[in-house]
Amino acid sequence: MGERSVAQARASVMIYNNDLKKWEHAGGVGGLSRCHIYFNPANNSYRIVGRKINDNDVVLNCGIGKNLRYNKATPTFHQWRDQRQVYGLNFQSADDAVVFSEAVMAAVDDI
Ligand SMILES: CCOC(=O)[C@@H]1C[C@@H](CC)[C@@H]2C=C[C@H]3CCN(C(=O)[C@@H]4CC[C@H]5C=C[C@]6(CCCN6C(=O)[C@H](Cc6ccccc6Cl)NC(C)=O)C(=O)N54)[C@@H]3C(=O)N12
Repeated sequence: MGERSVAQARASVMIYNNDLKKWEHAGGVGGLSRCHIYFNPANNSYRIVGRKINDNDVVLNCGIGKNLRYNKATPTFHQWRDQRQVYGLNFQSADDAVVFSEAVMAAVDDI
């Protein structure tokens, strides 16, 4: 059985450019992505995948580790980091942000 989506939200996916000290659109082009949290029953793992709504380009694909720190910087801008980079999701509404953040934290608790 493959991965299944446990939550989804539309957001603009951003990556922080540590050299330039500024946020950049993941994949280089602005626009909304459909961001899913996928659960993989084969190894009980979760990952966050974002695909641009207009062309399905995968602009985000990162695992959720058990010690992920998810920061709700504002009601509509949430961020987290891994050993390589810092990710940001700019949600269209605070409601979308709440739904997604609760699913992320449930995933972290489940690992
Ligand atoms: C409104 C105008 O907004 C803007 O023009 C830009 C573009 C807006 C849309 C895309 C976006 C939206 C909202 C605001 C909200 C504030 N913010 C910032 O970036 C703040 C300001 C200072 C800056 C400094 C550092 C930086 C960047 C890298 C990571 N980080 C940290 O602090 C991390 C956070 C963290 C904490 C815990 C766990 C994980 C992580 Cl990741 N801490 C550590 C310990 O890792 C950060 O988040 N910073 C955003 C912003 O400016 N913008």
